[in-house]
Amino acid sequence: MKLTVNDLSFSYKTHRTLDRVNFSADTNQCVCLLGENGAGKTTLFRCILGLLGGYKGEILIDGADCRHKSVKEMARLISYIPQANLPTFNYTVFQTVLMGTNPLMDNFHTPGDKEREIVFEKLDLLGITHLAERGYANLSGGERQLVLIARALVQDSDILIMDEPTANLDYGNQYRIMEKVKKLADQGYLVLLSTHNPEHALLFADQVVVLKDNHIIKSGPPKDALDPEMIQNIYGVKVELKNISTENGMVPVFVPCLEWE
Ligand SMILES: Nc1ncnc2c1ncn2[C@@H]1O[C@H](COP(=O)(O)OP(=O)(O)OP(=O)(O)O)[C@@H](O)[C@H]1O
Repeated sequence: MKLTVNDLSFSYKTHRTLDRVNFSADTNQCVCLLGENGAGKTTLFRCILGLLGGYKGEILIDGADCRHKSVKEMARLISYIPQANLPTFNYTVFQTVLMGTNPLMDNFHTPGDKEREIVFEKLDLLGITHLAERGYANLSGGERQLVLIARALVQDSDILIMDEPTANLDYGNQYRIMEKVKKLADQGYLVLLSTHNPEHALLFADQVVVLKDNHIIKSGPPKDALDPEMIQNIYGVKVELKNISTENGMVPVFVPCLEWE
């Protein structure tokens, strides 16, 4: 499956947020979208999801214009994984994930054995079957994020859009989530995610897309797209790129050049 964004421009009233944005991505790819706060990452996601109308340009999935697709058709193509927030009602993990099967059913269908099986299949895939009967609100941030990913997976779409999936997670959970996300791309999903951590992009992305001043200023494989100059351009911070030797091989990291007083 191929997602293509062609000359996409979008304004909130008179405020131009996206200006002639172009990129494409395929299944089996983990694409990391980088950009400072307010660069337009969420706006781009909302256009792709069909939540914002009135954009100029085209968003195509396998060549078909998304503008002509119903909400249900879009839900079968793209799943959205928001940041893990506390819910109003404390549904169990099983119930929360089951809600993701809605787009698969017609209006008068209620979930049965088949949907139950799909839920357990995805909980198993993410290694969280043991959480099935726990209240979602009582989970840790990392566990909640995995539940939201499971809920998106039962939707059975090939494209997963994740808005900062590692926000608010501790250091270990950030890497555990990113490893699972990368594995999903390797298993055949197209994962498009935003992150404020360029190292996640260096380590896990197949493609990096950088948004700045309403435009895409760079896209490509992380090693080509991200260097110290680009990091300074995006975030205004001077860094050095170091290749660190680890027991699993060389790992690239950005090290900030701080002027200690
Ligand atoms: N509903 C809205 N009405 C008007 N302006 C908006 C609206 N939503 C976002 N904006 C503006 O559009 C710009 C892009 O916002 P957006 O949320 O897409 O950025 P972002 O890159 O996701 O930011 P962050 O990294 O902080 O989450 C910002 O200047 C923001 O203030």
